Amino acid sequence: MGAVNGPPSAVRHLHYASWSPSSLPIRCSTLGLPRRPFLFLLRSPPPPLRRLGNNRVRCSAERNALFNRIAPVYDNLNDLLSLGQHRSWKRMCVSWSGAQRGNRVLDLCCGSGDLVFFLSQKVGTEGEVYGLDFSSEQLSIASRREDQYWKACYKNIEWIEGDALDLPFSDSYFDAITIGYGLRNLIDRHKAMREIFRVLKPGSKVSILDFNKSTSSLVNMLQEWIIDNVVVPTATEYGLSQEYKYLKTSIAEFLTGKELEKLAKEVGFSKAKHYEIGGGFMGNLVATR
Ligand SMILES: C/C(=C\Cc1cc(O)c2ccccc2c1O)CCC[C@H](C)CCC[C@H](C)CCCC(C)C
Ligand SMILES: C[S@@+](CC[C@H](N)C(=O)[O-])C[C@H]1O[C@@H](n2cnc3c(N)ncnc32)[C@H](O)[C@@H]1O
Repeated sequence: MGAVNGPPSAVRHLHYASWSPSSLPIRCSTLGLPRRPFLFLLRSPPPPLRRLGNNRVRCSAERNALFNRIAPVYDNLNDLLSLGQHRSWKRMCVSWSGAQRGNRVLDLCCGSGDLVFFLSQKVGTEGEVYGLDFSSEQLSIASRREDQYWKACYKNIEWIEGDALDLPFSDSYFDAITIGYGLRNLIDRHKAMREIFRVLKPGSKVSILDFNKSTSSLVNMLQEWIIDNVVVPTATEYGLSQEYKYLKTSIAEFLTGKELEKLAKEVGFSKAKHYEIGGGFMGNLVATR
């Protein structure tokens, strides 16, 4: 993330939906209401991360604070720790979503926007891309990156500060949905999947990229070893050890590929298939409404 002078001008695209962490004086609103570009000046610092046993970060407000805190280093650490591989996994996720030129698409838990930028290029200027996240810091970085790496198609992007568990969209609104490393971090995955199902058009797909909770104990051991011995020590250099220890806990509490397929079927998806990628470290669920 390069430094950018001045206020984040691309917050012009930012809409505020129903998410409202306790520290933010954000009232509920929906798409199309006036933008409030200087809201960031009113923001009080995020609450400190409350650690529960085993690095669990249980409620949404604490997770929001965690993602605000890691935002300044998030992109650089992903590049470094995955040796750049996360971009190939994200490209694959977009490709599996079935997004086509001219489509209206959504990236949930968009963070600093990687998947949104890939989707934007995919659907082109005739398409529409919505990136939704509840972390104002992640969205600020996403909109700065939009300015920094300007491309004509990026005009099709709208950033929305909102809650993935209560989407500010009408039923059957999207041609495709992606989520990268988001579902695992949601407090209520069942509710999230029901919301995704609701806003997808019949026949359309959601593509969900995340760490794979493998059924192979060798892959799990290797994954845990890398987090303990590479990821956490690196994050500690930036004062973010607890935040990255949460990663291991969250993977342990996540669903296996088969469990993800079952969850998708339970909420009504007609097809659901989970693919292991990145040597089994990562997984991608593709579900068709
Ligand atoms: C994409 C990466 C991390 C995303 C990420 C997701 C979260 O939920 C977080 C929660 C809290 C803090 C941070 C994050 C977060 O950064 C980077 C993943 C890197 C992996 C940990 C390491 C991958 C190692 C290898 C390069 C994989 C290659 C395997 C090989 C093909 C055998
Ligand atoms: C690990 S990051 C992934 C960011 C991005 N998708 C990527 O692949 O780089 C997880 C993101 O989920 C967001 N998130 C977690 N819970 C959320 C919720 N209930 N509503 C909206 N965003 C949420 C966080 O703010 C964070 O930006």
